Amino acid sequence: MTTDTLNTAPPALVPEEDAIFLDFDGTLVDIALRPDAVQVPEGLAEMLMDLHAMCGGALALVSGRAMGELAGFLPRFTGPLIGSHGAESRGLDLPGASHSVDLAALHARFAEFAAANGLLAEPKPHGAAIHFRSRPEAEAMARAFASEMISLHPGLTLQPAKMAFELRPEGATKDTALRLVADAAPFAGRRPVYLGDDTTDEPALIWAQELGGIGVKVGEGASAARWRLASPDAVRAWLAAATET
Ligand SMILES: O=P(O)(O)OC[C@H]1O[C@H](O[C@H]2O[C@H](CO)[C@@H](O)[C@H](O)[C@H]2O)[C@H](O)[C@@H](O)[C@@H]1O
Repeated sequence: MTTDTLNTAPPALVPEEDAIFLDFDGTLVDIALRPDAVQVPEGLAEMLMDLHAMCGGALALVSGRAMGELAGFLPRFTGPLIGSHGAESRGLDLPGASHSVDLAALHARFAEFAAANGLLAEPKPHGAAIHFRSRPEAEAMARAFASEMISLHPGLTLQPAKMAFELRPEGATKDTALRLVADAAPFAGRRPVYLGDDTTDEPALIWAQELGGIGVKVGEGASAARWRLASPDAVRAWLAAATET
């Protein structure tokens, strides 16, 4: 069931029993005007490391971001990372993505389109994104451009995001990556807990709940999640509470 009225705070984490999977943008940190402008609160990495230790290493960050960027935002978090929607990982046994796209040419085309239309291009290790947050009226134009790019690049698919359209490798999705890692140590046998704010998180939220775990939608909007937290601030407080018991 998908609902936009659900407002129930999730039950407390049980670090000894849980496998915790956390989205980044809009979940751990507030959405910003530009991808490079997100503010990482002081102490976030340390709190995540505490929780990571308490759950025997069964805590991973799961993001559409390039993995290197994610690591750059949280240099003191040394736990597992899933980046680029599952196309990249650190500390996990994931196959990564394969495609034969000329990324330099793709990135150049995105940069050219962005410059000509007052938009922002984001080159990514396995694709690219076009952001229209600074010009919301350009959504249709950005979608048309991304769709055209998809038609020219077999192996990539369209990934709508918050005020952006991305091209990502086909098959590189967060839930696909989680299905591969969750049966292995240190995650196996634990209750999956997934927190996310965007459409890319919905299949992972459903996956966690189908396994008897906890799916938490962050912020407003319809979701299949059974639980909701209002903001990244509320997420950080909920996670921190588990480290203080
Ligand atoms: O899976 P996530 O960790 O949620 O990452 C999803 C995308 O996040 C970034 O874009 C979004 O956040 C930006 C910063 O707050 C915002 O300016 C933009 O409008 C959002 O779409 C990132 O740039 C993408 O690469 C990620 O896929």
